[in-house]
Amino acid sequence: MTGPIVARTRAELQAARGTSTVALVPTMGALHDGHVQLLKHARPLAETLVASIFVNPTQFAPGEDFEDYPRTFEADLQRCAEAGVDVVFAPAVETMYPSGLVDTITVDPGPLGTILEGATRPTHFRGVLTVVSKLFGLVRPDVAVFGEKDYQQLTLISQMSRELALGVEIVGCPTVREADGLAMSSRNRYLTDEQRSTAAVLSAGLRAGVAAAADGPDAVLAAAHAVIDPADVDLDYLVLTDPELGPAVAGAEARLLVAARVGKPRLLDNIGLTLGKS
Ligand SMILES: Nc1ncnc2c1ncn2[C@@H]1O[C@H](COP(=O)(O)OP(=O)(O)OP(=O)(O)O)[C@@H](O)[C@H]1O
Ligand SMILES: CC(C)(CO)[C@@H](O)C(=O)[O-]
Ligand code: BAL
Repeated sequence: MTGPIVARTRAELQAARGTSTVALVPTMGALHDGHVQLLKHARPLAETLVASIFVNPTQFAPGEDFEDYPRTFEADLQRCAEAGVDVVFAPAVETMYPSGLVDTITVDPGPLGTILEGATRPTHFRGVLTVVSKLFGLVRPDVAVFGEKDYQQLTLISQMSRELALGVEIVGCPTVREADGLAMSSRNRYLTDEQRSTAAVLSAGLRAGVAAAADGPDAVLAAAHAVIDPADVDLDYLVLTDPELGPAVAGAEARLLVAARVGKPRLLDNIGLTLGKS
């Protein structure tokens, strides 16, 4: 199997893509089966499939895990080869931040960037949207694929591409789970065996919420809270919203989202459901 071309610069990307259409899957590496699913989802969407691997410093706050974030480049290349990736874009920090990590012009995530993840990580989505807009500028994709696991991120990137007229179609891909329901995440590797078992309560709580959906929003939250015990996990939020992350409406589509620290890592999960009226 021939591996993907590794491009480090705009010129190398340009040479690799030629005049073809491009699908982009942005990642921070440490690739797992969730990423592979995104790559497989993206493969038929354009002639050239580009995976980017860049651990973006500006989306980590001081004291978060930027330094420790897993970096597994050789194994990532192998996974990309298996998933039919044509080009791995792995830029240096200087390519992404030519003025240093002190850009004066950044993307403001607006009100949606201040709730949920943004309440706990106030600078996070500015960093994410800014680096994704740079990736779009360098790679110039026709379509980009993101995971529903990071639902708020997916929502904000869709909003950014639409409102800033970036001309990139944003496609969401369902969350890939371990056998016990835990959403796959690069940060799961920080879990001890005991924490790994405990972490399954997050997805179990979401499923309990879905099972109570016909009885309305209060029943959903009560059922999920009954499973996600704060004695087991350090719960940050467990909330029910509409699909755009506004207030949930009885009798309509909704999203149930959870974030909790389980030992070292902060884990995210969410699920879609249709609420009953009562
Ligand atoms: N289990 C999953 N199912 C579907 N998509 C996923 C899954 N995990 C990550 N992704 C998606 O892969 C893309 C790259 O994410 P990233 O490299 O940050 O991986 P991650 O596993 O989410 O890492 P982290 O543990 O740092 O949150 C994002 O669009 C993310 O939503
Ligand atoms: C979208 C992204 C690659 C931007 O750094 C990152 O936030 C991620 O991996 O989800
Ligand atoms: N997948 C989300 C990236 C982050 O937590 O920084």
